[in-house]
Amino acid sequence: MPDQVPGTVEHVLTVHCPEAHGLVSAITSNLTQQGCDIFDVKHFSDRFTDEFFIRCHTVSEAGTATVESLTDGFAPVAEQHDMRFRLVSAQRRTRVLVMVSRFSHCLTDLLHRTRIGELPIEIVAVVSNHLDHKSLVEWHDVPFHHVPVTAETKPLAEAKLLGLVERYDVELVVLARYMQVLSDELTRELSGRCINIHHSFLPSFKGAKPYHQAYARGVKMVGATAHYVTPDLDEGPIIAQRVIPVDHAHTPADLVAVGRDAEMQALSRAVKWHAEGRVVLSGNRTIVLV
Ligand SMILES: Nc1nc2c(c(=O)[nH]1)N[C@@H](CN(C=O)c1ccc(C(=O)N[C@@H](CCC(=O)O)C(=O)O)cc1)CN2
Repeated sequence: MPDQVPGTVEHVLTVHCPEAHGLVSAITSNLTQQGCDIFDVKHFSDRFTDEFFIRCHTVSEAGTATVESLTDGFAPVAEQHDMRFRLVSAQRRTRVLVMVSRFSHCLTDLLHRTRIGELPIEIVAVVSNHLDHKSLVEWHDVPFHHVPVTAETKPLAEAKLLGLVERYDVELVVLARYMQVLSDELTRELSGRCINIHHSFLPSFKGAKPYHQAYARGVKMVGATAHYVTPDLDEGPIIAQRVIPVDHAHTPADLVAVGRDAEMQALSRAVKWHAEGRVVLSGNRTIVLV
């Protein structure tokens, strides 16, 4: 995460509202009147849905603006334009719980990128239905929770997960190749705050063994898709995707190996953008303000 200039404070405002005339001016002038300078702004007007989206990254002299004061000062604009908004400190780190089964590459990548400060998150816990990665997680000084799952015990296992989400005050759950289907109830509870990495370039090759499906189809690219989790398997709003060229000489095992890089890149981008307040849901699509 970029360092904050001494003597200043930074905030991020993300807004979603019905389209209207003069929204950029209304939002940016409000922040300016509250003593903010805006050094990064991304916005989008969706002409099909008549929705407006904006993300403003602001800087103020220390002591002149807080989340509370800016929120109070922005409230009249938000009410006038029926805005849903999130205003946070730019230095805040999203509290993340990571879930993993046997494949460790995405978990390892998230732990490493967090450790070196690339992701504005704190991994507050890791949950797995296997014990394979307990030592890796605890080497990173992150609590590891083994929650085994069978068809019979899934309701109890999901209750334990929700207990951990509450205990650690989790804001985002990340399925880092966690190979269990979440119940409809759990996906609704985590709606908009649970990200999965699917190991194919969706909507191609949903479901099990996508690399074997891709091999059989003779593809010339493999990919990965990070998406929000919904009751419909692998159908949730897409946040980030990556593809990597392959050819006829790649075996299914080669495709699995090549695909790991795409999975790690897609998932880490999705987590970063979510944590930075750059992703806004619009129906079954996302608007990503990067
Ligand atoms: N409700 C949802 N749950 C999950 C989603 C989702 O989009 N909605 N994504 C999956 C990840 N996934 C593919 O990316 C996936 C994981 C697991 C399975 C599956 O059939 N699992 C079996 C158990 C398999 C095992 O024990 O090894 C099962 O749950 O019965 C399919 C796709 C994460 N969950």
